[in-house]
Amino acid sequence: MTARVFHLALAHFEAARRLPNLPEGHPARRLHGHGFLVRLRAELPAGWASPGVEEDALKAALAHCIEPLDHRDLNTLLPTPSDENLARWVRDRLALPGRACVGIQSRHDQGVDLDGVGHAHLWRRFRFESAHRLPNVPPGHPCGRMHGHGFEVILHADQDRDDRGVDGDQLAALWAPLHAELHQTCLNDIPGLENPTSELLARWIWVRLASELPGLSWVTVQETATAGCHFDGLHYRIWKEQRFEAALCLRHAPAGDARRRLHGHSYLLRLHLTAPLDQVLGWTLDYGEVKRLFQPLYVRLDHHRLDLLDGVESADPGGLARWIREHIQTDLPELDRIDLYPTPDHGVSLCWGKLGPALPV
Ligand SMILES: Nc1nc2c(c(=O)[nH]1)N=C([C@H](O)[C@H](O)COP(=O)(O)OP(=O)(O)OP(=O)(O)O)CN2
Repeated sequence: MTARVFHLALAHFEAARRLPNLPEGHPARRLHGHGFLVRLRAELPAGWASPGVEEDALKAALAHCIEPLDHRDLNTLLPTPSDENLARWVRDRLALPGRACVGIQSRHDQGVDLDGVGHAHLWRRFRFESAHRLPNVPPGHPCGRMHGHGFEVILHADQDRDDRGVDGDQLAALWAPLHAELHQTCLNDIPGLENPTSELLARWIWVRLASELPGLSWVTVQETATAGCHFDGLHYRIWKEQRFEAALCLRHAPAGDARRRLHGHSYLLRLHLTAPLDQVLGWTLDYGEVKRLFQPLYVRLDHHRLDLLDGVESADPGGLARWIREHIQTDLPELDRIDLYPTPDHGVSLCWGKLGPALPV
């Protein structure tokens, strides 16, 4: 399948707002403020920016776009400056030539993502602390031992698939009984969670909420700092993150650009895979196995000079993601997206399957 490259850029702004659409007495009807985060994923046509440094052009376009929002009263710009309306405002003002997804995160635990076809997915993040063990893993597998996690769950609701609309408080109210069942327990003791993998936990949550929340678009379960699973009622997508430290020269950077010189980054790499559920193990692919299969490539990336890698055309994020895909696709055929961030606020997604939901910061 042909891969699509999405360039990623993040920006922040600080602003005040009132949300008059909320019910009488709701605190957010009063003037209040947030440090907003804007996340942009854009598929850019060739020639839109200098090759290899597209993220710079994207970051500059985003910074220019949100400048009227920073340290302002947002109600002077929009009658109801909700996260969704702000995301639509940013997307319309940016007017990028390719497909663009815009996310607005107003709080650590809440935001809205506009997908590539303009649907607004409200998301809210929750956390619970529990013990579990995976009873069907091979002998000696660490997850067969009793252990525990601070699990994070993100509920995503497609506003365009629910006529009644939904807000973050409704998501919190729907989540509350599940939190009471899951928090500070051993998950294996809960009926239906005898094998509590991220995948089966995401499905269990989906089944409990789907009838009450017709717009539910994804349930995300983040099990550890580096791994988790999305479920949309039919498909499972997992991700596994790795970090590596590397040096490079960007030989194709414009003349005078400092990145033509030798420099370096602490990279974040996120591998996304889509696969059916293994009916015995209750997972798609073991996160640990993804890491193990990636290890031979990891040792070629970590503490190396990336522009000297055999066969790499350009050490920009897109060139590196393509090189990684080429070298791992035989061992990991379920892989369908690679995110590579040289810095926390810019990077690429190379995607040859479904894009899936964005992960909040
Ligand atoms: N597809 C799944 N794979 C694994 C699951 C799961 O639910 N679904 N669960 C586990 C374990 O419970 C484990 O605690 C988490 O796995 P892993 O990412 O391997 O954890 P590490 O702490 O070793 O990760 P680092 O790479 O060191 O960050 C296993 N697999």
